[in-house]
Amino acid sequence: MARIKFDYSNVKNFVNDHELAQMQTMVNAVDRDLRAGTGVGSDFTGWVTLPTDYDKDEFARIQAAAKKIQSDSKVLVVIGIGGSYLGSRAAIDFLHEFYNNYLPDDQREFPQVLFAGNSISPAYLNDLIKVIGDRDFSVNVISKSGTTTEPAIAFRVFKDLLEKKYGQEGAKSRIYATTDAKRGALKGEATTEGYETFVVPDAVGGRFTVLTACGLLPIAASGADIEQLMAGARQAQADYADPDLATNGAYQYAAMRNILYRKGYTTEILANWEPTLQYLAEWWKQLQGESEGKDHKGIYPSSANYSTDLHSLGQYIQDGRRDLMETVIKVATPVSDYVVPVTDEDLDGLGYLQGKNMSYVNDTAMQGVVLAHVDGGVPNMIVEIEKQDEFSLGYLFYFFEIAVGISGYLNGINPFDQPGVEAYKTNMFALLGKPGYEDKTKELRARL
Ligand SMILES: O=P(O)(O)OC[C@H]1O[C@](O)(CO)[C@@H](O)[C@@H]1O
Repeated sequence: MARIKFDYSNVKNFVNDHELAQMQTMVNAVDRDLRAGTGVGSDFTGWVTLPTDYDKDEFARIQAAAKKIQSDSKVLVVIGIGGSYLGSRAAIDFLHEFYNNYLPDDQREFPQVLFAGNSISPAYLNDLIKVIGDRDFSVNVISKSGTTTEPAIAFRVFKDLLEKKYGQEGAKSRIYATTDAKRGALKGEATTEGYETFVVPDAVGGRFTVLTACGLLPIAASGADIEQLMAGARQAQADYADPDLATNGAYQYAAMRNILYRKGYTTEILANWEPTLQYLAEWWKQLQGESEGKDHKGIYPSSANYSTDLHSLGQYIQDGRRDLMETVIKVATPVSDYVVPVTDEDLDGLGYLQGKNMSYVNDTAMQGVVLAHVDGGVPNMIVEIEKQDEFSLGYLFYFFEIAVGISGYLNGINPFDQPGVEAYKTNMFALLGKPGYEDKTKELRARL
């Protein structure tokens, strides 16, 4: 039985009963394409069977490396951008307490995991170096292509800092490189320098790499159980193998999004009710946006953190343009709870809540918001997971991955490439004077 409850009862005002069933033929066709490798972009569908077909020897090396980092470092700096950091960042936030990174070293069992190379901001880099201070640290540099500018700059900086602190040999034993098996500057550098190296499989595109070494090493170093993460994903792989829309929740989600998209609901909000899920939405936004935004079509993925954003975006969602659909991630069992304090006098008018669990208030608010948004014209779907543990997260990652594969194919695009991201890179390289871009440099400078 599926470990996620997918509840689409709140789309019934927007989608007729027969519409989902009528998607079955199309869903069967795209499911076949995805699994048989006969669809577009099939060279990048290795993630479909990754939870069962991963490299077990490398997995053991990841666990050993995580243990070493835990034993010799107070901080792990994870250098990467996009799919090379969002999955591990999402997982580490999801699996640890919200203020995990604020705990002082003497109260921590595992290293702080901090991220670099996900922007070009010098201020951010300076702040990060300052917060590491004179503490022991290691670096995991992650880039599938091995040529991305942001992580390459950050790696130069941290490699230099490591070498100054530990000497060249000492630095080498603190650098872990996760990259392509054969190609790219990072692969070349790792081989020359003799870093411990982990592989991003060819058949897994950046945004699908959370269950490869890209995600697994930082997640394991943070103290989380990556065996359970993979076990959850494996369970989902088995549970979502049958394309029957009567039972396959991930496929129901993909098909519903497609039905709603065709009716003009062109933006999807992924909403959560726990601050530790904020980065899960960031991971999801890349997964959806980079997979589906092609050929001038696709659902625009956005996110909201409730109840916080009800006091900022709430007005728009309730009352703005009616092109929104909303998917709520609900956690059935809260990580912890708190009872609203009981007071003799009811000065703040909160007497009706006193003695009640905050999880009850949060949950009830969620139900109220779902109904309000549905009444306001926003179709709503709920993805309910059991709890915030590794198994549930692995399951959830797979749920969204398989859904976006199906959803992208249903919309007639290649969900596994990202040609659009090259445009900004070309302009940036040209303006920065990278060799090979001379004509473009002239053309762009004339426009500035
Ligand atoms: O791991 P890499 O190759 O550095 O790429 C990072 C990210 O950049 C992109 O290639 C977009 O430029 C994403 O697809 C990817 O997740």
